[in-house]
Amino acid sequence: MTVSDPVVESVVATISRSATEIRQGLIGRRGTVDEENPSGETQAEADVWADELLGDRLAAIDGVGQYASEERAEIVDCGDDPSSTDAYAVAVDPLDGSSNLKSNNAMGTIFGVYDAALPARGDTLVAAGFVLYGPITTMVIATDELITEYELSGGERTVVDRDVTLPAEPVVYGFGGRVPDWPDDFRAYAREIESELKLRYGGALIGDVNQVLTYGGTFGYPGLESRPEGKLRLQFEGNPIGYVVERAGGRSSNGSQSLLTVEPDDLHDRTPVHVGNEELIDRLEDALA
Ligand SMILES: O=P(O)(O)OC[C@H]1O[C@](O)(COP(=O)(O)O)[C@@H](O)[C@@H]1O
Ligand SMILES: [Mg+2]
Ligand SMILES: [Mg+2]
Repeated sequence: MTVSDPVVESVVATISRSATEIRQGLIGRRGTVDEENPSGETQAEADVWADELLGDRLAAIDGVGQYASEERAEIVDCGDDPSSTDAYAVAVDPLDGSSNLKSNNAMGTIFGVYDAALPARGDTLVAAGFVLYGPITTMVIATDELITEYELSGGERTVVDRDVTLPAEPVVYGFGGRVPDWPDDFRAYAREIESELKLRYGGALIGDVNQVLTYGGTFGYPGLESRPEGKLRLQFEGNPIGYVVERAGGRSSNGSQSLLTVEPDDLHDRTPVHVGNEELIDRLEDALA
């Protein structure tokens, strides 16, 4: 099953072919480098390596006008300007959850294909998705026409779910950040959810969101007392994940509105991220109002 837009298909084919290599290349790259990314976080060797690998390949695709990633400060201009031509901009979190490398737990690669120059609103996405490096490697691709889960093996994509849909009955939740750092209104909401659903939190957005897509429920990384803007990045994490969950029939929110309608100021803006079943995100927004 391929995507009908040839540029988007080239982007997803490139990422899916690279995933097996990235997975293999993690071996021996579990240490950190003496550098910080633009968000001020210590980079893993694998973060830098995966960014270079994906950057080189995605920037070479005809029709990709910009490449940007969580791991580099500046946008790479690689062709036509997406704001005035029909080129797209590709934004990537090359390794999501890379602090899980040390403990050998789940990680992902997140991508968004924007029909606008970066930084851009999430409602300009024409496709988004992720690779999940779990016991097996899977990929979810969402476009206007499909939201499909694949298993990846040696560059091959095999459909395992043709129409990913959030289960109607929520089962799991996962909330990031330290509990004493949660604002009171979020903590009160979280206490209710904890009494209703089952905790699933692994510390990689992609692993945790895929639990929600599989079982129904909610993932949240709220604004914190010490950092009201939260931890996750709008262009590389919030928008693509919001797009995927909304396409699967759920909702996304920054606490008051869909992530896809948030106006970005800067490429590396952070945002609170909440995704999941509509009823839960409605309750969250009521709790924070
Ligand atoms: O360690 P914490 O505070 O629970 O944060 C976990 C969150 O941070 C992240 O690891 C940030 O992503 P990166 O690893 O891409 O920087 C998310 O995947 C995850 O949801
Ligand atoms: Mg991430
Ligand atoms: Mg990352």
